[in-house]
Amino acid sequence: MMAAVTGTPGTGKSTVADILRKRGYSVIRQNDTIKPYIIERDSERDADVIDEDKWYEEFGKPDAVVEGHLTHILDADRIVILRLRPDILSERLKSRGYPDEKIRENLEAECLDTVLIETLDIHPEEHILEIDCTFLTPEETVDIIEEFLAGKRGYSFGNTDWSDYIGTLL
Ligand SMILES: Nc1ncnc2c1ncn2[C@@H]1O[C@H](COP(=O)(O)OP(=O)(O)O)[C@@H](O)[C@H]1O
Repeated sequence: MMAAVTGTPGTGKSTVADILRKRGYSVIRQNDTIKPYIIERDSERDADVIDEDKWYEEFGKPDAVVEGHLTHILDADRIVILRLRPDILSERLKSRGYPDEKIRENLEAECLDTVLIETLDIHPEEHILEIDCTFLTPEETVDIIEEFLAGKRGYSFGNTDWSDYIGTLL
């Protein structure tokens, strides 16, 4: 089975992926795979632009957990979306030293459920689990992911509403 762990940058994906690897899962990081597919550097957004179609085609369907903020576009059997309350996300992104515009863009994406909307456009609802990590430890998040991947927890999404935080972006 191929499972994607996605979410806005800063929500905790790579922390969770480290724990999954320690628990025996085969983990592939998006950032270790995209280099050959970088088309250009978007200096304004401080981000690489990749040829997503080619990346998707050549990625295939490994039996692994794939971690990264674009992994929901891959042909995964399960998609786990990590969510985080925008005020906490803001602090995490600031402490990473992201430029203000990049912080704003990521907070807007989190407030507007961008990753969930993109995921619903591609994948069946039954394959999607959204987790609000705001009050969870990384280990608790991983426990939930393991239950979902083992079929012991049903699909679930749409339970977060960060729309109140949109005003804080202006
Ligand atoms: N559940 C959590 N509680 C507190 N801090 C966390 C949690 N998950 C991640 N962090 C911290 O938040 C920061 C961003 O996490 P990271 O896993 O790098 O996010 P992502 O891979 O989604 O960009 C890191 O400093 C990490 O230690």
